Amino acid sequence: MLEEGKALIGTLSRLKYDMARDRALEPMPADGEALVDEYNAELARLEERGQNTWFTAPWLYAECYLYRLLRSLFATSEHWKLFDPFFAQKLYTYKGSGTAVHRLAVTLAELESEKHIIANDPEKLKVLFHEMAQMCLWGNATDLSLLTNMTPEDIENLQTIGRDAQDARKEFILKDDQNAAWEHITTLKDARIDFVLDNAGFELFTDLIFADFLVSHTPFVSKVVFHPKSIPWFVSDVTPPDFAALLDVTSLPLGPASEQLERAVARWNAYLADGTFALSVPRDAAIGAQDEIVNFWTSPWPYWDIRLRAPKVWDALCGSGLVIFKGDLNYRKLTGDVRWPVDTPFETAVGPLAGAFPLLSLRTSKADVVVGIPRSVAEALDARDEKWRTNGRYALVSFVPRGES
Ligand SMILES: O=P(O)(O)OC[C@@]1(O)O[C@H](CO)[C@@H](O)[C@@H]1O
Repeated sequence: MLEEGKALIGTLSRLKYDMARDRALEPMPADGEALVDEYNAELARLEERGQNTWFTAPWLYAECYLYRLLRSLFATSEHWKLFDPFFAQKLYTYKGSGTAVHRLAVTLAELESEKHIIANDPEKLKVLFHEMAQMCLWGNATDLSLLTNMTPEDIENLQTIGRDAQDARKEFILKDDQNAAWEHITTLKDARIDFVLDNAGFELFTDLIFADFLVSHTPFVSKVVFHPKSIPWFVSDVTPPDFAALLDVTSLPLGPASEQLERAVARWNAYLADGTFALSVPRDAAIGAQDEIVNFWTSPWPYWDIRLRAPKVWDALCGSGLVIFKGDLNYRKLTGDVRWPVDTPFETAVGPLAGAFPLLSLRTSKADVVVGIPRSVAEALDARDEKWRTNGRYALVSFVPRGES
């Protein structure tokens, strides 16, 4: 096992060397796992166009290829088949998020104690929705693929929550469709909503809080389906074992509100047991487990062609009361990761997805593509902060309703 581990490290070093020298991407090995033919067919197309090296391939393809290739190295090993090289880092960072996690657990416990008052006060419910949506939005600021150099204090700052912190951050939300999203939610009755998840740990914790708020405190939603990835992906994306780890009381961060936190986790486990919450794959699915729905999330494709490429995913999403796409990579895939003018309407950028199902994207901006904001706003940002599109300080809440049929 040790020898094989050392050999894997050697292979990874060679891969890093090849990347830095702009070498050609090798065909994906036939490892018996999902999407080998799809990755290779696209690579062959790129080769024909002379775009098959690390610096010339489209960024979206090259990044997805990298994580799929990493999986392949482990999948074809004898002893490391189920190994997630990022698991320990994900858990460690989650355990370091204790301050914010415990504060959120207290907030949730306070909501519980006011349940009847909230239920009869539509205005209060709307205000709470905004707070929950923003908490879940900023939960996306701390993904590990970008923040490997951050100290625990930096991360704690990013996770500051509460009304004051949220008010201070409002001006950083460049597009804000929260009102439209809430109006849509209030038209639902006992609906199912879907979360296309992003990062494990703290972000997943905020997703669960948001989901809990919607099912426990509103009459609009009664079921939430969470869509994880089946392989380690973009460092910190949620896999089924990450989901299980968050719901395991033995891996909770230590902190002052352990009782409230344990109560929240116990409720989420009860929701999973009675079907109020569900994972789109079996909860004990191992790394690399496959099915048509879960495979799609680790393909290199933008989402415009979901209907053609993954009809089961399309059917599942079309049956949802609201599909919430978390994070930057989902936003890139929704908009095709192309260089849209910033004032392109989000509805246009999502192409054939517009109107197919109610879609809410909660994204802190960590990549170049940004749509749905006035040109003047982008120009002012360009003038004062050249990294505004990629530094994770700004966010977009983008909603598209279901179209008339
Ligand atoms: O989807 P997330 O977790 O919000 O962000 C992931 C991400 O920002 O990390 C990568 C940086 O390498 C980007 O390609 C990608 O979009």
